This record gives sequence, structure tokens and C-alpha cells, in this order.
Amino acid sequence: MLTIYKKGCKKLNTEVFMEHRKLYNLALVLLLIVTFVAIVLQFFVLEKTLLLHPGNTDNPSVISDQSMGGGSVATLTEKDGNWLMECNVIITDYNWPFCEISISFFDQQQNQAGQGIDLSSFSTVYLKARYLNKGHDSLRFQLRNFSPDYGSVGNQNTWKYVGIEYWPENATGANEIPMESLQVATWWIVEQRLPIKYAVPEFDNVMMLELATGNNIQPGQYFIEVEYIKFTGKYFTNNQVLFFLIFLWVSSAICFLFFSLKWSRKRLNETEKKAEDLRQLNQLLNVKTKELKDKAERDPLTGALNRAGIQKIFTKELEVLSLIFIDIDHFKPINDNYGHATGDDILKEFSKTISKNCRFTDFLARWGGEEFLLVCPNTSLSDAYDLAKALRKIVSKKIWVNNIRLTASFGVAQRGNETPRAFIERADKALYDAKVRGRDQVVLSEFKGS
Ligand SMILES: Nc1nc2c(ncn2[C@@H]2O[C@H](COP(=O)(O)OP(=O)(O)OP(=O)(O)O)[C@@H](O)[C@H]2O)c(=O)[nH]1
Repeated sequence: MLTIYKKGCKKLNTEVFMEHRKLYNLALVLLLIVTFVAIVLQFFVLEKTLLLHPGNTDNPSVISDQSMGGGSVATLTEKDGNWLMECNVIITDYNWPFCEISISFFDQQQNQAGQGIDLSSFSTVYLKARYLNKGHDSLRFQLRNFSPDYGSVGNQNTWKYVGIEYWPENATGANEIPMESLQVATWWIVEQRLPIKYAVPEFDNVMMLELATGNNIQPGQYFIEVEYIKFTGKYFTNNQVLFFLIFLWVSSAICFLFFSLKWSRKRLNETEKKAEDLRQLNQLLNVKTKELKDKAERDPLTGALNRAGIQKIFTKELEVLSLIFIDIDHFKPINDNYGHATGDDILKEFSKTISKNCRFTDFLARWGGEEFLLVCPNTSLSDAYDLAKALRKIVSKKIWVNNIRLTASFGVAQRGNETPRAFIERADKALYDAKVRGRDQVVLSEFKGS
């Protein structure tokens, strides 16, 4: 079916294109907003904290080198809301004297599960701890991570030591320690005879946190005050946010490409369909134009050319052109005796008979009522004369509808140096002469002009 695209009936391609463009622009703005918000949230809002201090941490324990056969003595009390560890370092045969505060993250009753806490999303630990009575001694901060890959739940020596030894702040400030600066203790790797791949710090299952005296602690009495241990970090790592944003942009780009391709294809199909419709419409118009042209140049009853249709033959520059003017004799009585419809039938049949018996290159026109003009290009006067005689014979011998017998009169002329009008009038005059001479005959008209 032919579809004509009109504004209001169907959206134009340009309108659809503008809509899609608006959609793309909106999507782009949304993406930019999401990206901006994600970055702001990541860097300024979504901070998480794990604070350990006497107010919220139950029963930290205190250990000394006595557990290893040493002689140091450690006690832990709470004072002014802080933990206070008193450590009496005594040198014995054990070479690494120490005291430490230990905070467990696993359930002491159900330790079989080996379930600690995940500190891997924290990036920094703040330690507010100091020696009260000595100026320059170091502290060891270490986390004990457990994994069945390298340890066993029941043996704490197999829990990975990840820590750092540092010089604590003397005054009120806290030490800020990036988690990435914590290292796996080399002695532990060596002692456990583990492959080097386990020398990577891990914080995904921390069973225990320890704050201990430094490695080179000298004999004597020490007071270590711990106000808090604070872990800070993001809910999401920067990499996670980065991956999220990359995923968002890449998937949006893929969607954009996919829909662009789809819409382009759709537009192409629509354009092709439109072109096809226009082509069909054009064809129809051509047929219609031809039809109208035909109608304008043809006699509707007989199908022969009419006066307008035959005119153009005279404008052609033909060297030899002859004309046979034909008029059915006594046609009026046929109408009167047999009716107008029979008269029409005879006119149709007459036209057909003449056409059938002349050359393909000749043109038959109905000049008026029962008058016909046969224009014969490239035909000499004598040939036209012969043709007219032959036609006269055919007409007179033929039995027409209702067994009617007919005769016709013929006026023949060849174009001389004259206007078409004068040429036709000359042939008409010859026809008139044929009528006057008694009808059913052919009369020639010689050109007498210069
Ligand atoms: N049936 C029919 N008759 C037509 C048509 N056009 C003209 N006529 C008739 O043709 C007849 C022509 O008559 P006339 O001009 O007197 O000529 P005629 O009777 O043929 O006599 P001659 O030509 O002198 O031999 C008239 O009766 C017209 O009504 C037509 O389209 N159909």
C-alpha cells in the first residue's frame, strides 16, 4: 500500500532524531552527575571508622615475654579513660623481652571457626599511644591475620604477623599509619617455613591486634598509655569506584552504540520505504499522466485519435505525407432506422476496420460525427489513392452489424507547400467532390500551388 508521509500523521525522521539527541544529552548529563557524585562520596563522605578504646572494647589482655620463658612482668589497668600498661622489663636468657596489649577479634569460646574481622577496606590506622615515663622508645603495632592456607586456628603462632615498629608521638597527637606500610614479619615467614607468596600483608581475617614494646627495649619499668586505636577507610576502595565508573561509562557507550545502530537502521529502512513509496507514486503518476494525455488525444467512442491528437502529425517534417478524408455515406438513415446505439457500434467497427487495413505507421483520427481522417506518412499520392480504393472496396463489401451494408466516400491529397489547414481543406474538398459525384468513390486532389 502506498504511504504518504505527512506531518501530523507520522513523526518525521528529523523529529525522531531530535528526540534521540535529547535522550542522549540527558543520558550524558546523568552520567556526569553520577560520576561527580560517586567521586565526591568516595573522597569526602563515605568514610568508615573502627574505634577501639576502653569505653567500647572489652577485656583487652596483657601478655609479657613470660609466655616465652622470659621474666618481664606486665599489668593492664584503666586510668582516666585510657588503658595503662605497666611493663617491668627484666632480662633473662630469653633474648626478646616484651610486654603487649592484645585485643582479640575472634570469639574466644568458638575459636574453632577461625573467624576474625575484615580490616582490608581500612586505609589508615591512628594510634594514640605513648610511653609516659620514657622519652624515646619505640612501639610495635601488629595485626594477626589467620588463613587456613598458612595457619591453624588453634596455634596462634601460625597467624600471620603484619605490623610496624614506630616511634610514638610524645604529646597529644596520634600516629597516623597507612595500612599499606604494615609489613609481614620476616622472622615469622622464616619460622613457619612458608613460601614467599605468603609474605604479602593481609587484613581480611584479623584475629587479633597487638601493641607491644619495641624490639630493643631495655630493662626497666615502663608505663604505656593507650587512648585509642582508630581505623579509618572507605566503604569502597578507590579501585572499586574506578571499576564502577568504568563499567558505567563502557556499558553506557555500548548501549549508545547499540541504540544508535538500531535507530540508524530504522531510519534507513524508513527512508528506503519512503523512496519505494515515492517511486511507486511516481509510476502511478506517469501512468495517470499517460492516461490523461491519451484521453485528451483520443476519441472515447472509437479509440481513434481526435483532432488534437492528429495535429502533431502535421507538425512533423515529413517529406511525403498524404491524407485520406473518409465519410460514411448516408449515415443518418442508419441512426434513424436502427437507433443511435447501432450507429455507435458501426462507428466503432468502422474505425477498427480502417485501422486494420492500413499500415501500422498510418494514423486514423475521427474528425467529426461519421468523418475520419487517415494520415499516411511517407506515402505518395498514388499510394494513398490505391489505399483509399482498397478501403472503399472493403467498406462496401463488408456486412456490418444488423446486416447493414455501407459505403463511404474518400477524398485523397498529398501535402504540397501549404499549411496543414489548407492541406486538410484540400482533402475535404476532394471528399465533397466524391459525395457530389454520387458517393462510394475516391476523388484525388492535386496540389496546384507553388
Ligand atoms: N450514432 C452516432 N451518430 C452520429 C455520431 N456523430 C454523428 N452522428 C450522426 O451522423 C449523421 C450524419 O449525418 P449527415 O451529416 O446528414 O450525413 P449522412 O447522413 O452520412 O449523409 P452523407 O454524409 O451526405 O452521405 C447524423 O445523423 C448524426 O447524428 C455519433 O457519435 N454516433
